[in-house]
Amino acid sequence: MEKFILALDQGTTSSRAIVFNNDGKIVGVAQKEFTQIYPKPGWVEHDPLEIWESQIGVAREVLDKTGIKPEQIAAIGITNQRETTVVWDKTTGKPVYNAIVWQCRRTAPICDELKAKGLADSIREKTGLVIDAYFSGTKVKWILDNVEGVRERAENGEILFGNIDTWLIWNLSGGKVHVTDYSNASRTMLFNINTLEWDKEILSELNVPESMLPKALPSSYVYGYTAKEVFGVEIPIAGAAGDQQAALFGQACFKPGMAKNTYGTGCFMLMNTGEKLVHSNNGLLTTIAWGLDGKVEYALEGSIFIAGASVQWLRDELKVIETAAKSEELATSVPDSNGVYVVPAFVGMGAPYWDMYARGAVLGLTRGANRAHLVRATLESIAFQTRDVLEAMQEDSKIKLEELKVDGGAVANNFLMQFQSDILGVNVARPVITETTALGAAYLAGLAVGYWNGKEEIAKKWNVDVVFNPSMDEELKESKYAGWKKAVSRALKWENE
Ligand SMILES: Nc1ncnc2c1ncn2[C@@H]1O[C@H](COP(=O)(O)OP(=O)(O)O)[C@@H](O)[C@H]1O
Ligand SMILES: O=P(O)(O)OC[C@H](O)CO
Repeated sequence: MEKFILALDQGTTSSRAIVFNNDGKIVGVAQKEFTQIYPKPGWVEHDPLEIWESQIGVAREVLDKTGIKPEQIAAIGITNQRETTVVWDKTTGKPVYNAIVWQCRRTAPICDELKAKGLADSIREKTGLVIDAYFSGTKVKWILDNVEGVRERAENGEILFGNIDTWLIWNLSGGKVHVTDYSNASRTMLFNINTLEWDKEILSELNVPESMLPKALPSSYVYGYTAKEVFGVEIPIAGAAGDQQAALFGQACFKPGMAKNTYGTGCFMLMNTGEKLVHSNNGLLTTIAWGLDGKVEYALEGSIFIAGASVQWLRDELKVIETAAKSEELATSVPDSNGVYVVPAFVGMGAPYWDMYARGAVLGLTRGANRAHLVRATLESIAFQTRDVLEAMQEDSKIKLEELKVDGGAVANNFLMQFQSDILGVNVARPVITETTALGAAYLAGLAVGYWNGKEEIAKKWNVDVVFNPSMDEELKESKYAGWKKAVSRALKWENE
């Protein structure tokens, strides 16, 4: 009986289930978008039950579609939008509030207080992170402080916290297993990435009871089994990693200095730094890449909050394109952006600026500017933001990148990929399988149950599709980038001015 690995990829905008075979090839995919909830400007929520239902729905759908029986699934690997925070009742399994999404800015004032107390250095030292509303810690505090009765019940041990990996594993196991993996734990701002323990001082500062927290474990590990009622059989849940770390694994970036950039809702560049924990001097994060083979490895990360989401904004809010794919056609219908710059700081700006109060801006408009220029400038903004983080990464790591591996939904856009290569002056390599997030989760799960033997076997499965080579004139490249820097300076600190 042929066996497969089922990867569950719970992203910011959709839940996906992908079945992989032993060659690391896709056998089937099912996907479902779910509701984005914006209760106030700058606030973003998801319904945790909708997340679970959409995720289990696509898992069952992909098995139906492919005719693969649950008995043929050797293991399940989980990968997820990171930082998004769910708090639920231990007995009923019911969330006490909507999930507060990584993009949500509501806890900016709590972060300001932590900064005012002078905690930035110690938090960076312990967690590898900058103080920002992005991470889970202040989101948990917000729920405890604002949802009636929850703090008291949490103190009585009746309430659990988890990121989406934890929430899915809890539900898959029928409410038996409350765990997370090191890569997800490293995004909470509650976890000490040096000692691999929840940090008592930060917990006490944020007044978060330790009993709410999941047990942190390696990323390739049999956490438990699916409850009988989920698929009819017990399947090992054997891998979990935050989606960006999973993509680094799926791209086989196993050696220090290897980097990938994932273009989804946001854009996240990660560079493997091996067993060495590198602290950034240039606005990047230090994060756990994965726990595997009895050790953890680290990565430097440049987190860009809005990338593909800006294309969705063009489609859904401005309605200047019908589909995301149409953005390429429109962008290439004009020779350049006609001096227009879009700064998509819709939820503040992440690396390397870390400004929770920046807001979106369109600059350089003249009478001749049309929607094609606006669309082109929006795509270009994704590439400019990537240059911002690549420069910081090269500075921190002292490594000059020769090639950037790319993946995620927006890499289908050839204009964007060519412009990216041009503006970086670096080769951009798009692999055959761009679903590297799910693939990474599948590999981590497969390794835990002996479906694959090790990283060497996996590295051989990586195949390139296209390499985009830089071809833009140096002077033009630098003048375009200088325009971007100027545009960003106008968008920063907008909200509190
Ligand atoms: N051809 C395209 N050009 C530009 N952006 C695209 C294209 N196709 C998809 N996208 C963008 O990619 C994102 C979806 O990528 P995906 O990796 O599925 O994201 P996520 O995991 O964050 O939900 C969307 O934001 C969408 O706007
Ligand atoms: O859902 P994605 O793929 O945009 O990823 C979201 C990140 O994990 C947020 O840190």
